[in-house]
Amino acid sequence: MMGSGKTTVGKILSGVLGYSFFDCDTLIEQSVDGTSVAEIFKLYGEGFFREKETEVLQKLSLMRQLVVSTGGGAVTRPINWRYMQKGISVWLDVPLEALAQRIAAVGTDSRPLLHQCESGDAYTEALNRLSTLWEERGEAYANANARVSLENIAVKLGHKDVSSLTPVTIAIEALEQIEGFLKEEDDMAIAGY
Ligand SMILES: Nc1ncnc2c1ncn2[C@@H]1O[C@H](COP(=O)(O)OP(=O)(O)OP(=O)(O)O)[C@@H](O)[C@H]1O
Ligand SMILES: O=C(O)C1=C[C@@H](O)[C@@H](O)[C@H](O)C1
Ligand SMILES: [Mg+2]
Repeated sequence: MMGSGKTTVGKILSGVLGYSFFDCDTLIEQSVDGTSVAEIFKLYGEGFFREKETEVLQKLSLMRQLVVSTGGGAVTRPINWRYMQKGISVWLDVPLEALAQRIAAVGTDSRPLLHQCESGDAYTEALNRLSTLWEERGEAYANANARVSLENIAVKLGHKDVSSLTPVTIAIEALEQIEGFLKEEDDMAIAGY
């Protein structure tokens, strides 16, 4: 989801793995002559943005040794999964309240689907919009190969809530979940599935 830490955690993972890092939103912006995501939505609409997103994912799916931070909405188009399945997909599962807190702190200028129109409280508005998006696409995130639940990490490490979990802690959990996924794949192959 937007603000879940895909860019922050993805950069850490790419550093640890010695892989290249790519951010889909940045590549889409480059493919439209440097037009920002917010401007692309305004000028050409969401459908055009989604087409560009699929093109970018297709190109990235042909590459090796890279970490990709996808756009939060990439999960909504089945064709995107065909490309994402060329690699290992990781779902950063962050409670909506924590997402709303982060987004309220940085603003919604670069996130057109959350852009604040009313003059209400930024946290409440972000939470309402995130909740609507979650209802529409929450299930789609579960298609990912590995899930990194901040709530589960907090329980495991004895933190009171998820807000004190650092990006490095989250990246370590991502590596553990990826390892678990790869082990399951190996076990299935050995068992002949
Ligand atoms: N573990 C964390 N704890 C607190 N703040 C964080 C954490 N990870 C990221 N942030 C902050 O949350 C905001 C969103 O992070 P980031 O840009 O990495 O998310 P994203 O999933 O890439 O968002 P987008 O979908 O908009 O590209 C940033 O301001 C970042 O500094
Ligand atoms: O969740 C979404 O649908 C989006 C997330 C961002 O990363 C951008 O890809 C864009 O703002 C749409
Ligand atoms: Mg990002």
